[in-house]
Amino acid sequence: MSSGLTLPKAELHLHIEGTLEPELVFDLARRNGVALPFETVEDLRRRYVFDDLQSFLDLYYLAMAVLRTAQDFTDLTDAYLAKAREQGVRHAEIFFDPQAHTSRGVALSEVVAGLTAALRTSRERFGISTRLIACFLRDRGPEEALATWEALQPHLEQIDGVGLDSAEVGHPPQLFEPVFARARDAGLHVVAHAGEEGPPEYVWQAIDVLGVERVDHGIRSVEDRALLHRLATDRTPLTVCPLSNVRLRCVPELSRHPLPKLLDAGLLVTVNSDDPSYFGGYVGDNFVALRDALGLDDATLRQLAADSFRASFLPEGDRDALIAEVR
Ligand SMILES: Nc1ncnc2[nH]cnc12
Ligand SMILES: [Zn+2]
Repeated sequence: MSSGLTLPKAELHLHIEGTLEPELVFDLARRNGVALPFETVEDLRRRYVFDDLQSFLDLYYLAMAVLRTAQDFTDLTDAYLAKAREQGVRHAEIFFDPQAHTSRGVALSEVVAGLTAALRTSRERFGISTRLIACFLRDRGPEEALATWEALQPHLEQIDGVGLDSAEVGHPPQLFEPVFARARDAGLHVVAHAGEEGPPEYVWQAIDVLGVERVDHGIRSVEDRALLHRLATDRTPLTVCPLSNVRLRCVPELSRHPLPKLLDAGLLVTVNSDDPSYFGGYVGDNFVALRDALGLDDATLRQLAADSFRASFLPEGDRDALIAEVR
């Protein structure tokens, strides 16, 4: 049997901008003539200590200033895919943040062209099938989300779904009902971050108002029995990111992570890396860390891996073929 590190798996919660390793930050800064407020790679890495989601987002948005051309986005994505292959990833549903780039003057066409150039040949080169999900930055408000939806129209052939991310508390999902309705009507998949730092009420809104097919994070659902029952009954997957939750202090330590409670409540749980460059591990590393901290047995690790395919947007036949490889 494979170890947790290399078990075949899907990664369903991965921000491509969060795979930007410090070495690549410096390479791209040099290539693009971007001045950085950090002296060295080590200096940058030393800043990877966070108090909460916002303290992480401040650094995340700052570092991505080096991403300027389509080639930068291609190089970033290729580096992730190479790493993901080593971690057993066979399918990846990848988030990107259009507004984080257009707000800096980088054209959306440049971003999408760069990402899709890497994704187009991912299967041949890395054995990884992919989907691309454009996320709205909730702290920039529902009006800007609608404008971003309009800007995405020429690129919808390349985009499989929309999501909702960035600073959660104070920016409830229900504000984004109009833009999610448009995305659903256009036949796109819909997901949203909810219940990472925000209350269970935000998870209710994500499922009832936005109609999401998966909840990203969703860990605070453990605080609400009726919500757990609903998520279990509907088999609505949660894309849980254990190392992220510890680094952003949503959970005090891995041994106290709510994942076992979510499994006991019958939820479809998946394990993911979120922003692996910043949180100390890629997706396979998250499996290994969970095994070590929570004593998860091999059968549970295999269930988590198989459920990552069940929760994916792959067609049923492809899903079943990949699930058969989890052993
Ligand atoms: N963990 C996270 N929560 C919300 N927005 C994000 N953007 C990148 N990572 C995120
Ligand atoms: Zn995330």
